[in-house]
Amino acid sequence: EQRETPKKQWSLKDFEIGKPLGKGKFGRVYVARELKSKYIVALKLIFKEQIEKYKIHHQLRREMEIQTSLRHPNILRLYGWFHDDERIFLILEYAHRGELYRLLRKNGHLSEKQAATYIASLTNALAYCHEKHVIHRDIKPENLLLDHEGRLKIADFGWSVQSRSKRHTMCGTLDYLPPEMVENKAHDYAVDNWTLGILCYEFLYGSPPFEAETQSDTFKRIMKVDLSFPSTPPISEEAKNLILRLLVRDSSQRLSLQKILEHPWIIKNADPTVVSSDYKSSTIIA
Ligand SMILES: CC(=O)NC[C@@H]1CCN(c2c(Cl)cnc3[nH]c(-c4cn(C)nc4C)nc23)C1
Repeated sequence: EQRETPKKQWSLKDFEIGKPLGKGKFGRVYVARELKSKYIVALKLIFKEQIEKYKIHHQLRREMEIQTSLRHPNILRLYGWFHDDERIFLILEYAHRGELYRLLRKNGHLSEKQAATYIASLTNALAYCHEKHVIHRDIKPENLLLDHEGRLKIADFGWSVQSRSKRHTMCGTLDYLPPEMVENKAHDYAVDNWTLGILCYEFLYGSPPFEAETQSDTFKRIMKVDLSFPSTPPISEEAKNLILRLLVRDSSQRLSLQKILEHPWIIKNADPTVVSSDYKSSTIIA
């Protein structure tokens, strides 16, 4: 597509670096201000030696190409990038209210309105990704951020090497994987529909449905779809119905993204400005 403006060559001297925001396996994220525009961004540093060590050049390039091409209100923007001798710098959209995870931990669980609004936002973002043939955006609370208006932003770049290795190093992260993935079978777009069911449950109850002491117990619970709804907090039947329509072993039987947006629980509870936004209209024709 033709560019709005010629590609600017960024460098570290264009930014004033602020406090660290968090760290990943390959580097750290800082808040930064672009000096001319005073625009606040998140600057993600990735050490070249780590890229060499873990052989992720092609993976990183693909993720950056995908992330640069995705333009959606619920997907964190990658504005550009630059590098010096030892590091690659990603210039990312800054989400002012930080990680959704912290909100969930602080509140214990979310209201049905809040949960439905986040699920509708995620569904719109995933429908947009699937339209661009991008799947499995590794959506889990740690990868979900909130902007200054509390709007959800999917902040992961896949880095499937990172998230896969994070999965092994961080216990309990099998929680979000569907049966076909924990069995290492070919997976398709429907993995994201399963994950939406997991997240919906976690937003409403405060923890994922198949959580267990050990990874192998989680594995067994996922394979059996061993799902139960605690009596507290009290959750509406419509919410349970949506979760039951998503956490289905047979991926072809999971509720489609479009049907999620038309589900009574979403229609009744999600903030209308989110559900009605037809994600096609948010594809900026650049
Ligand atoms: C491994 C990895 O990349 N983890 C995710 C990064 C951590 C901070 N990142 C942010 C990214 Cl990439 C963008 N915006 C952010 N805003 C925050 C944040 C804001 N507050 C008040 N607190 C926090 C935290 N963090 C970010 C993403």
